[in-house]
Amino acid sequence: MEGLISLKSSPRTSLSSFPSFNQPPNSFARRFSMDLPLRRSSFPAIRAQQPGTISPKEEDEEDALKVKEWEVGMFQNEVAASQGIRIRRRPPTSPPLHYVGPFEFRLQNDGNTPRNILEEIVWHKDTEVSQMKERKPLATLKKFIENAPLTRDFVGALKAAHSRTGLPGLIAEVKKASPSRGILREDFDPVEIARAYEKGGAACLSVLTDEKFFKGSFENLEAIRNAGVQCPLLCKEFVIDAWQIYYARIKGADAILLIAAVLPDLDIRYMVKICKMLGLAALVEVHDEREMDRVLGIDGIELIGINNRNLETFEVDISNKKKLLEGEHGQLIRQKDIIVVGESGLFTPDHVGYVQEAGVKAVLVGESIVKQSDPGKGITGLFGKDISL
Ligand SMILES: O=C(O)c1ccccc1NCC(=O)[C@H](O)[C@H](O)COP(=O)(O)O
Repeated sequence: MEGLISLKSSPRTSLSSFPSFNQPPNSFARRFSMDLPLRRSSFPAIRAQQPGTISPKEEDEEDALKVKEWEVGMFQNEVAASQGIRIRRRPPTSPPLHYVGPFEFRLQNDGNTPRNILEEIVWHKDTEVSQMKERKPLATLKKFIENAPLTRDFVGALKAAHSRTGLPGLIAEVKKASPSRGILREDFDPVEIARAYEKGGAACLSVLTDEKFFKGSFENLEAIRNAGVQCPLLCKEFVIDAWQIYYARIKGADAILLIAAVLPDLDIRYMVKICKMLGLAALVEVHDEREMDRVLGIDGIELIGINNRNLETFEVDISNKKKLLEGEHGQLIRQKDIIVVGESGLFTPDHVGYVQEAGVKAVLVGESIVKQSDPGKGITGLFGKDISL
């Protein structure tokens, strides 16, 4: 159905700034599979932290098959859909314009309008990242990374917290707002909140960097890192392009989120390799069994987040974890020594107990602790005891 929306015309962006639409999608994989050894050797400091973790030869055959799929003419959305990914990438052009007298309308239809909030976020991110890449090309980022300080051990911090307390290691989220809840905290001082979380016993912190939908920023991430906070930091972004991983690294991240509902398998596989190369941990997030299957088929994954929030409808169901950790999935996770992170909608010690029982070794929590006047004390409330000791 066509509809008329906004009178404003958005600035035209050239097609060349949408690589995913005017390049064969396999170019991402090819570019990175060819680049990996070079990049690795150009960051000796980082390599020292994560030795011998990348082997571009691994799974070559399977990759070749996937690349073949692209070559026979499948486009990005089609390949994504074949993997059960419902989130489409932004179409290359804005809705067409229609003129009525002096007014300018955009003609909306299903193909050029996001179907849900996650798709809207991803489409907006596409424009945002294109613009940021023009201002700060990858080559410039790489120069900064050569002199960047080493990253902190995100996975190690979670494991240490779990063995110290016997409870899931906490990734405490610095979150000002969200599309589902609006503003969570008016007096939002990211550094103060990060310090309170650290004091309250958080193992790691998650910092939202999306501005439009979560009122976060990369400045917040950088400020927390520069304020002397010791906890490893997760950059909570909607990654659609490897450029964002480099950018996060420069801004002080130790880990980054990759969302399986958004990224096809091949992208996840190469992004995980890029993370390793840059010394970052990758938290790969899933919502359902299909995504869990896909992610468990990718080598080198150390952290899987199970999000209880359906990012298309906002519904939260904490029993989601239990379902995804039963049977073969659970077995594979244990075999591969993967840490499972329970994400979203955790408010009480009972919730934490329930997800721990299901098999998670870490939890990612925002709303319930960030809203407390003292977010550190919020942690004590969440676990039912002081975990800082
Ligand atoms: O939080 C949202 O409303 C949201 C909407 C769309 C995409 C992602 C969203 N949240 C990201 C998260 O994963 C949460 O911030 C994180 O798990 C913490 O959740 P909570 O403890 O419920 O704040």
